[in-house]
Amino acid sequence: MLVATLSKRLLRVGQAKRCGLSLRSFSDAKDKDLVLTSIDGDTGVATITMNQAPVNSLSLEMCQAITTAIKEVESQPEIQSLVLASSLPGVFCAGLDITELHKPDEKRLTDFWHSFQQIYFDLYGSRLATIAAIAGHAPAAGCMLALSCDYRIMVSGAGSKKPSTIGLNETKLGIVAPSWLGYQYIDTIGQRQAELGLSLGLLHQPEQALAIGLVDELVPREEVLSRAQAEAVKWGKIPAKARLASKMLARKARLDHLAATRKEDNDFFRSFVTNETAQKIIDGYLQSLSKKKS
Ligand SMILES: CCCCCCCC/C=C\C=C\CC(=O)SCCNC(=O)CCNC(=O)[C@H](O)C(C)(C)COP(=O)(O)OP(=O)(O)OC[C@H]1O[C@@H](n2cnc3c(N)ncnc32)[C@H](O)[C@@H]1OP(=O)(O)O
Repeated sequence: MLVATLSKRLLRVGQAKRCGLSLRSFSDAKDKDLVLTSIDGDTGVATITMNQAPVNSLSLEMCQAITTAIKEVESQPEIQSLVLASSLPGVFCAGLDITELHKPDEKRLTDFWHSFQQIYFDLYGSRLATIAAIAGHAPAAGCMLALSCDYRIMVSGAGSKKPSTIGLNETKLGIVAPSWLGYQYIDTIGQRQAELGLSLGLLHQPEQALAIGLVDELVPREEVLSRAQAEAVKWGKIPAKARLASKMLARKARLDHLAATRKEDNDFFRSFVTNETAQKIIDGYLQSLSKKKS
């Protein structure tokens, strides 16, 4: 039976409807709910909504919450498709939580990177058809979440004074995207655009992102979620085994490679981040983010 999950609480769809609970409304969510999951009882589409104010940055707990939510949805065999969305106006996901990288505890840093790798396995390798509803900024690891989905719908930039942006901006910060994320970029937008984007740390406005194939569609802000859910219905109707086998044609070798090198990748990350130079960069970047506010 389909269930609607609001954080750790489980509600049967029928029960939720009897209670008059809109499965698309999270108004009764608690602040601690980092991720909210709902399942539409009519269409069978699951929606995982990132809900970590102010910017959905990926802390250890946020990564773990996303993985738990994906696994919960995947454990329900009736469900074939999933929308990944944000509850925050203007931000899909700001990427890794930079405070996790700043003067880190080694054990927590190891767990943190492991949990970020795990999202890659769970989302990029999901048996579900996955649609990203990108109604706001998606830099760096935020872009990775979108790249891990099968289809990306972004808010249009037309008429906006401050359009949302998406891309891998790591080099601008003086750091380097991990190779598996770099390859996701190359596989999605092609070698040349990825080289330009990675080298220059480009964050693309929506129309440019569409032009280079980084996103698949642009729609007005108020339509992003509903359009993503409609697209998820379409993908959910494709025979599941054939759809998954096709996805794995493109992704299995990448997933297998990280699985085989996961520990080395984590060791490298840890030594990279704990290096004095990287710490100076991270420190400066954190200061620039808070100065921007003041
Ligand atoms: C050779 C192989 C090498 C392998 C090496 C591996 C090493 C890889 C290491 C790292 C990989 C990193 C990938 C990443 O994801 S790095 C994170 C990149 N993210 C960003 O650069 C985004 C930064 N944020 C922004 O640009 C904006 O916040 C934005 C998302 C556009 C939203 O803007 P706005 O709505 O105006 O919000 P504010 O800027 O005012 O931010 C509100 C508060 O949130 C804090 N914040 C923002 N982003 C982050 C973040 N990523 N982590 C932690 N905190 C963040 C910001 O400081 C404000 O806080 P406060 O209110 O307390 O001032």
